[in-house]
Amino acid sequence: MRFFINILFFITFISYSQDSLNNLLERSTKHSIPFISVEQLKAHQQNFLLLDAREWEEFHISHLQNALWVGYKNFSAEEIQQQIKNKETPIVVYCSLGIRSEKIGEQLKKLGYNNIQNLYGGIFEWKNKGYPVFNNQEQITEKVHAFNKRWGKWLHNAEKVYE
Ligand SMILES: O=S(=O)([O-])[S-]
Repeated sequence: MRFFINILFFITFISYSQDSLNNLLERSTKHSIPFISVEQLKAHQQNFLLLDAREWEEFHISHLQNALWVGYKNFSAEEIQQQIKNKETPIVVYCSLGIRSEKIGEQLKKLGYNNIQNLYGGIFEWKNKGYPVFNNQEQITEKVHAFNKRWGKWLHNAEKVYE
């Protein structure tokens, strides 16, 4: 009996978290860049160029494998255009949850890139689902930069770093 109660509690917790994440992203994004789920990305990761739209200190703690850091505050259109010549390149842009990355996705779109998707739930959701993240030595790590206390509550399955 206790086992079933625990299972029920777990399922309720997962659906509640997912609902709240849905609400948050519904409120905080414009859906101007199509979302891709962490499961879809995991299944086809090798087909995409991954762009990390967080700040350097966040990227430095951990990132998705082979991701290219583009940043948010200091995003440079010139540098991107030098690094990604082909405007058809399939790109997935991500940040902590998917809010900053949507803005960077919009900038990429303006520059003419036409195959961009935004990672739903960002690196937090990726790590929450148990997928690996890599440190600056390209080793798997449990650490993820939690951005701040307010956003950090969306990260469940990681060692949170705030500095
Ligand atoms: O903007 S954010 O999704 O990285 S919190």
